[in-house]
Amino acid sequence: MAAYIRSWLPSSLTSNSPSGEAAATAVSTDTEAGPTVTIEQDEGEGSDTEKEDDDIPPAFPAISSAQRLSSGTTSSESTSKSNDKGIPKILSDSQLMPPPSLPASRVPGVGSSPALSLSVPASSSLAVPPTTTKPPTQLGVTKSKKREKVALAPGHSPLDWAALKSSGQDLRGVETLMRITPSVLKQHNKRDDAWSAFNGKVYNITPYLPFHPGGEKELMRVAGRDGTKLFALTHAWVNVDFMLDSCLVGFLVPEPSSS
Ligand code: HEM
Repeated sequence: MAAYIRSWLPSSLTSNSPSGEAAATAVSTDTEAGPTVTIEQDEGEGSDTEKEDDDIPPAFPAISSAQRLSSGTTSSESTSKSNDKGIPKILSDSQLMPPPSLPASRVPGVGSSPALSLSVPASSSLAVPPTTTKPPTQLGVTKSKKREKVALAPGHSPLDWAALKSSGQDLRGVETLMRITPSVLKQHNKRDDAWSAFNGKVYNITPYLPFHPGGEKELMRVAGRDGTKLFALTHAWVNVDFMLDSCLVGFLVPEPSSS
């Protein structure tokens, strides 16, 4: 044990102790500076005795290290707890290296050096448009085909339609489901008697007309005929089978052959 601790100390500390002599050399530091290291030297080299302070970890940096010896422990202006025995000192704020100075320009995106600037060059296609306050037509965007929702009359919201179609009220106007030919379908093209076919199913669309978000006029375009294509072109995401399930009147079938 003693040999081990001695190996950590500067040779100047340990050379005074005669080797092999049964003596105790105490190396005491300032009370606040660190642990007191006591070297017990027993008879004969290497006969170390286990002591209670064996759990104290070795000093870091090592007490005899060049780092400690060159750290100016004799400096009288040190504000920290240090002594001449190689115990580390703690530098005061005034002794620390000052932080690096700030660059001249700290405005984001307008740094003087292009390499340091985060701004997008004006020529880049990633640059923001000059303004977004102009309407799309003035920005060169052609106006898409007019497709607007209409203001529905009070009591004709999608929720009102959902309530009506599940109320049990008759919305079909027929006794039973039928096979409907295109010629029969064509007869139901009036506002108060409008049928339309979607995906092979024929619906009575008259009750839904005032509830249609796109307006009655748009919906009447498919009255008396197959509206599958127009419906898909307008809003394929709308589930017509679910929305008009209580308006189903039958299934579209081909005209019977004349022969
Ligand atoms: C009977 C079958 C139909 C049903 C159940 C139906 C249902 C709907 C629904 C739920 C919306 C609102 C869509 C949304 O908010 O995303 C809507 C909007 C619209 N529908 Fe229909 N529709 C039908 C047929 C048609 C047809 C045949 C046309 C065109 C001729 C049409 C034209 C429109 C338009 C222009 C809008 C407003 C614009 C939009 O919502 O994006 N609808 N329809």
